[in-house]
Amino acid sequence: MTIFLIGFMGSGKSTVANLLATDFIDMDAVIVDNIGMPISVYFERYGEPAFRQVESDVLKTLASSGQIVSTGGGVVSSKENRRILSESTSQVIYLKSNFSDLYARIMADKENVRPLFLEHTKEALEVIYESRKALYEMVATKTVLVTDKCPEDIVKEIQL
Ligand SMILES: Nc1ncnc2c1ncn2[C@@H]1O[C@H](COP(=O)(O)OP(=O)(O)O)[C@@H](O)[C@H]1O
Ligand SMILES: O=C(O)C1=C[C@@H](OP(=O)(O)O)[C@@H](O)[C@H](O)C1
Ligand SMILES: [Mg+2]
Repeated sequence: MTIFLIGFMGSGKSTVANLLATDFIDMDAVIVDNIGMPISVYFERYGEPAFRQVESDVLKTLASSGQIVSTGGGVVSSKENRRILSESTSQVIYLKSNFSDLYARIMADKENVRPLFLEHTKEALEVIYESRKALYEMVATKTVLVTDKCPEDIVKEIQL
């Protein structure tokens, strides 16, 4: 069975997926392989809609992978992607947190500078967070609150 991890940027999807299975698939890494450049460069050159198209194409190839898949935070933005996540027999695990904790992590993460962080003020990013919250809930088969929890404890909760 495919297990998708969903949630806003900084919620720990990539970190937790890596602990769940070393052969996990990170959608962003697959996208980077396909586009041949960092996501931030692709955003700058071709814009967000082009990125979303690539993201959807990659999601389609992964629905029946049977792997642990960490998605990008924006995967739920499109109705088509939400349909793929909801209709597949996959488990969809939502790593949920509050905006201020997520923002602090995104800001501190110098190894992965997210284009949406560069393009938006904190207030504008919070608007995006608010608009996506209900979408994560909509497709999730399980929600794990990640606030104040270390990755290992989150893994334990997922495996319960
Ligand atoms: N449970 C956690 N507690 C503290 N820091 C975390 C936790 N999970 C992830 N992080 C840190 O937060 C940042 C974003 O994590 P990442 O796994 O890339 O999130 P995502 O893939 O959801 O954007 C990284 O610097 C990571 O080390
Ligand atoms: O929330 C988003 O729209 C994005 C989240 C990123 O992934 P993470 O959620 O793993 O940071 C990455 O896909 C891209 O920068 C866009
Ligand atoms: Mg990630």
